[in-house]
Amino acid sequence: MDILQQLKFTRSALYMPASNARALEKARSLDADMLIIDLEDAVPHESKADARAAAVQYAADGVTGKIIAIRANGADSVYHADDIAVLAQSRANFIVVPKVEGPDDIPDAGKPILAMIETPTGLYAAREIAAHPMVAGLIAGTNDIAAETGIRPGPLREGLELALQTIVLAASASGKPRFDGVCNRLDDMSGFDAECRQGAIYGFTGKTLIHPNQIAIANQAFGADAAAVAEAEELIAASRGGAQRFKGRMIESMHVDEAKLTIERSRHRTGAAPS
Ligand SMILES: CC(C)(COP(=O)(O)OP(=O)(O)OC[C@H]1O[C@@H](n2cnc3c(N)ncnc32)[C@H](O)[C@@H]1OP(=O)(O)O)[C@@H](O)C(=O)NCCC(=O)NCCSC(=O)C[C@H](O)C(=O)O
Ligand SMILES: [Mg+2]
Repeated sequence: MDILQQLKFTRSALYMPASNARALEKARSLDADMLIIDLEDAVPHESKADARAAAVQYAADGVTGKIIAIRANGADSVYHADDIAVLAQSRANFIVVPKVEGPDDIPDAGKPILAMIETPTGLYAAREIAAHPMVAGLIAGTNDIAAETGIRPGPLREGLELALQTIVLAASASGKPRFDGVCNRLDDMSGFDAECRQGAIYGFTGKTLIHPNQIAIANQAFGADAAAVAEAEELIAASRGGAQRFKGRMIESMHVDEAKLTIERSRHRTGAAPS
């Protein structure tokens, strides 16, 4: 399956520091659809060069059944230009570019880009960023959005709603996938579950993660379970075209399209090969 098609059905995207060899090894056997090997915030300055080499080697080795993305350092850092030059030649499926503030920040790397929206300027430009032909999708950087704006998110991210919905609208205006930000609370699994469901309700197509214990919950929230598939099949079978009643609600053609997407999503399993 085409890599952009796979991205469309990616439910879980697990970050890990490129400097953490144990995490990289462990990730091979985890059920995350996409691995994001981080060169930016999770890697200390003294490890940047080694981390970049480790990430490139990891992408070259490949991981069966997973998309591999590598997050470069931002355009405001001394590492950015070298990161992009090296990652452009790597076998990573995607380059993740942090703190994108406009279409001009999208590097010409000959590889699809996942653009992170994590500043107020980036939020205002999100639609133009998403429309850039090399941008394959958007990722919310909720920690940086909070830090840059002074928003103090509540337990269900009260205060971040406008930012999150701006990212969803911008990406969906270009028909591209959008990934929700990370949840820092490592041990609050019911809170994490609620946050995943909130992200799915808002229209995110998947979620970025920081720990293996978040994968199964994200896969469930952004995937299609057996009940959803059964309902979708029932709806398609019942559809006669035009408006009609179905199980106490109105359905029209867009609901049939949604039902088909649910079935497609349930059938999808990633199987990315290095590019
Ligand atoms: C957050 C952590 C530092 C927690 O680490 P730790 O307490 O050491 O984890 P555990 O002991 O619970 O780990 C248990 C086992 O799982 C493996 N592990 C942990 N995390 C990962 C991972 N991300 N990927 C793969 N494997 C992982 C451990 O190795 C243990 O395995 P074993 O040895 O078999 O017992 C840590 O989880 C971590 O570093 N997470 C990722 C941090 C990261 O990448 N951050 C950058 C991206 S987030 C971001 O930047 C947000 C965005 O930009 C924004 O603005 O919002
Ligand atoms: Mg960030």
